[in-house]
Amino acid sequence: MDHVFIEGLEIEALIGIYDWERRIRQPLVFDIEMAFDNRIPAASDAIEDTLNYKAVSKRIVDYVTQSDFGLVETLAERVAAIIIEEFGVKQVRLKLSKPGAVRGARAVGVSIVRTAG
Ligand SMILES: Nc1nc2c(c(=O)[nH]1)N=C([C@H](O)[C@@H](O)CO)CN2
Repeated sequence: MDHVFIEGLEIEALIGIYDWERRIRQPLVFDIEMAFDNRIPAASDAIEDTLNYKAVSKRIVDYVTQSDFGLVETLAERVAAIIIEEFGVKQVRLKLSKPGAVRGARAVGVSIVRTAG
């Protein structure tokens, strides 16, 4: 299976369960892998036939910038649902990292795989 990926997409968001986290914005990093048959755009050389990673990235940036959740689990689930429902992706693998959230760790977060129902 082919994929289109977005790696290291950094977005500032209001996220976290503690009081101090409700008053600041924190950087989040998304690594996303989306199942897609790339043979069709490869044959046509037409951007319209692609799963356009620029369009997906913009939608995610817009959504995450305006989001407000406590848990990274909730945000990861919502972003995966947007990719599946709005871009017709059959399967998405999404890693959401919260760098600097735990002292001594480069990053913490969640990784999920979701398939279209
Ligand atoms: N599994 C999770 N654990 C924790 C989360 C989370 O979203 N999912 N969040 C926090 C705090 O917000 C933390 O990031 C602050 O340092 C703690 N554990």
